[in-house]
Amino acid sequence: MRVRSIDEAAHRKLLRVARREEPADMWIRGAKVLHVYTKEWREVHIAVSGERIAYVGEKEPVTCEGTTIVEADGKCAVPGYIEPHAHPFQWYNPFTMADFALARGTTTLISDSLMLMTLPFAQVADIMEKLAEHPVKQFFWARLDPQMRRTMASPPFDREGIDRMLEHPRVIQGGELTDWQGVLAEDETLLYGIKRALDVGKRMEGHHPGASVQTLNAAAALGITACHESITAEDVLERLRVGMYATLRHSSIRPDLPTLVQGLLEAGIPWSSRMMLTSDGSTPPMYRHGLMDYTIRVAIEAGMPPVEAYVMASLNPAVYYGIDSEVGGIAPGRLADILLLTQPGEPTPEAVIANGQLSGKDGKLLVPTVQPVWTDYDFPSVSREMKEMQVKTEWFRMKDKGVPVPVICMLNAVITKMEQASLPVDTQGYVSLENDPELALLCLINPVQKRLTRAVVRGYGRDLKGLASTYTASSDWLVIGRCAQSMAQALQRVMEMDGGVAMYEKGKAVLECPLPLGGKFSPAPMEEVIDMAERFTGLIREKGHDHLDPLYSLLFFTATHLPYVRITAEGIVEVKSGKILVPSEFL
Ligand SMILES: Nc1ncnc2[nH]cnc12
Repeated sequence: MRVRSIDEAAHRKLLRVARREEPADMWIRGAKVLHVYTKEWREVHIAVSGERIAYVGEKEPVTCEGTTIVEADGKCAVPGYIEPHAHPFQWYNPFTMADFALARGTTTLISDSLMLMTLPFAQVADIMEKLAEHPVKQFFWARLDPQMRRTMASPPFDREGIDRMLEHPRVIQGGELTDWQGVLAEDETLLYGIKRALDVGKRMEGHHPGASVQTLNAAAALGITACHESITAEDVLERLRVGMYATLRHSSIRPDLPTLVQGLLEAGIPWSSRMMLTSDGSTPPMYRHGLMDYTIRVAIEAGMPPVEAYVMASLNPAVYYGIDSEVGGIAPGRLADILLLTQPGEPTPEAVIANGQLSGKDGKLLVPTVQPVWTDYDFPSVSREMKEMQVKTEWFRMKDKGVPVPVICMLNAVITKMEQASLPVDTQGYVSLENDPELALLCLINPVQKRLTRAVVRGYGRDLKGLASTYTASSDWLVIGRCAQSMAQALQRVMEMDGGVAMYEKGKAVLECPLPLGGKFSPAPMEEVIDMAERFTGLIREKGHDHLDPLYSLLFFTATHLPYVRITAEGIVEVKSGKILVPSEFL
């Protein structure tokens, strides 16, 4: 597989520049270069021809007037970073994520496609192909399951849909496979998809939080070769032992890297060529610190030797995905993705060279990138779906039925369990949350099936009046709060914005975060999205939300790959058994 195509003339010129028969297009001189293959720093010359490195070594290249000479005396040169597990849809999108990545030295992204799957395949393919023109090399995964409750395989997660995705040249692997219960039930489509990924020569990534050694064995037996869910050094070791790559994660919901690094150091477990680093689709506020440059920084600060961290963010993922002949190292034949650092332990690059072009300096992008025409894509329109309905305050009250009320308790930002509580009833016969400011009503609306699921939630914040969000894993809408009127107003506002997140209090909007692309992401540049998400997080924190990431809570209340209960269009579901504990109602 080719990461970036090369024509015959450019290919021949590589030979000539390498042999010093023709001038180089770029000469990087004076830098201490990290050879990721041998883990040595050496002061050598780098000669670039077109998009690729032609030569790395002692000899000065032939130059001409057109040769760009990069004086890199005293600098360190490392390969462009690879993010092996991105979810480029957490309010940002794959284009804005790629721009942001490039400016900070992440020159290859391996990305989730889940949030594209509401589009017809031709449009998914069009987006992936457009991104192939971006200086950041972006490949995608083909999901085998939608990470939400369903009763049978349906497009695009049926055999035909899986085949179409897996065969696309911009799709590099199957996964991440979140429906492990489905695998255990020997779901034919899932088993087909795993085998098919391997049949077409691609990797299959798992998702195994808390998995036993037996489960890891079974997953490896099926062909799963990586997992990013280790939270202890022992987890890492268990994955390595069954032949999997262990991806060490530092994300906004699982900032585990310091624990993992210290645990590995204490246990004397050697750094392995089968370890990779990931920021795993962190929500925008975490990216304020950077992308893979920040992940590497966290690893180094926790005690990982810098060289090991660079190798885990370049060569190791390149080898894993079978693209190391073109990315992941500073060596002849590779794309000239080269970062200039001020010192070995400072991973945020001063300058970014991508595909042989100076593309970023001090965090600023220097080259034009690829801009999508979003109107070319038919993301579901939130306001269109709501057209025939009128938001009713009544939806956001819970009638007392004389039985205990289901309370979804947040154990952390994304893990929930259910309790039953006897709550007071007001004079009009509605369940009252008056006595406990920690409680709020959590309502899910499915506008297509016209279903409403209600629960009480504990832990999203204190005295929250009304918040509505179309940013959810299942594409249902969530409304959370203690004031029915504010909840209705927040939902109404979100409809007017054509998707996003809004908060209302005392008849006023206190926050508006428009996410007009499918109600889930914004076309705005990453910096603006970070500002917007920080405003949201700040406000929710003021309301006493003390879990790690309130955005991920919104996303995952509906995602059935997480324990123990989830809110779905059919009702409140116990994940493990699939049982509906409390059914939904018709709107
Ligand atoms: N499984 C998942 N789906 C969507 N976004 C994610 N971010 C981290 N894990 C994710």
